[in-house]
Amino acid sequence: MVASVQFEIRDRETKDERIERMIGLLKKLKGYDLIVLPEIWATGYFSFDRYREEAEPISGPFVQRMAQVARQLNSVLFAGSFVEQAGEQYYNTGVLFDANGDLLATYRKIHLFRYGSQEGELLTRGEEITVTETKVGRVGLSTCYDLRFPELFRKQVDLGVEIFLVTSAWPHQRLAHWQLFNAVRAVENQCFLISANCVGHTRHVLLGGYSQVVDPWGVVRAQAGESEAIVTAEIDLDEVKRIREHFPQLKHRVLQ
Ligand SMILES: O=C(O)CCC(=O)C(=O)O
Repeated sequence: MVASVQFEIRDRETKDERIERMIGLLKKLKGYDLIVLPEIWATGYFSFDRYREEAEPISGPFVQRMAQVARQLNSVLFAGSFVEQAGEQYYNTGVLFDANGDLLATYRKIHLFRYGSQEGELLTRGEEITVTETKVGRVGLSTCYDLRFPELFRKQVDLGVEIFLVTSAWPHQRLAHWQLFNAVRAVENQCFLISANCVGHTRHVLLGGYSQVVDPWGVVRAQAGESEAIVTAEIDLDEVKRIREHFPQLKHRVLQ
């Protein structure tokens, strides 16, 4: 069983309060195989004035806390992203833990968002694609605006990915695009896709919700609406193999 936690960003809450509330929601998911959380949910993606102050190193308390949660739940946990400080640089960094709480992989967002967002000024972009083996399959990590760049997902597929994990804080204003990209990235690459978005009004932005689980045929297996929710679905990785064999579009590529 996999789950995506669609989290409400409430501006009146502090980072610590958000972390405690998230942990409360996660307690219901003990034993789930894989759990996905949204983008910069502890600080709030649109709280750019808090980025520097709330940034932490990879060895900091946010990552330690999420490691502990993964261990307690006995789940592979993509804890979404946080503002990482590494020396003079700041990144939007996703963190993936195995069910023992070991940090399996990190992903620094490659495509920084610059439309109504200060992310591009405040943060440094990542340069590495992140693909890793987990007990639930081979996963590729991406963050929000990355969804608009199909070449990232195709490169992940070339590295053997079967499940795309997408952490997001996607605004409601472009909900139609969100819906399209979730389905298209899955179907064009014949992969499962699990996305976790935020909801709520934050800093004058309404977040879009509709976190989802899409199968490799492009069918939305489960999705949330416009309020805080947990999306769950059963996924069978044999489907990726079956669909790729039955309809071998990936073998029919002509251009590289
Ligand atoms: O591409 C979009 O419309 C939204 C992207 C975004 O909000 C982000 O990257 O955080």
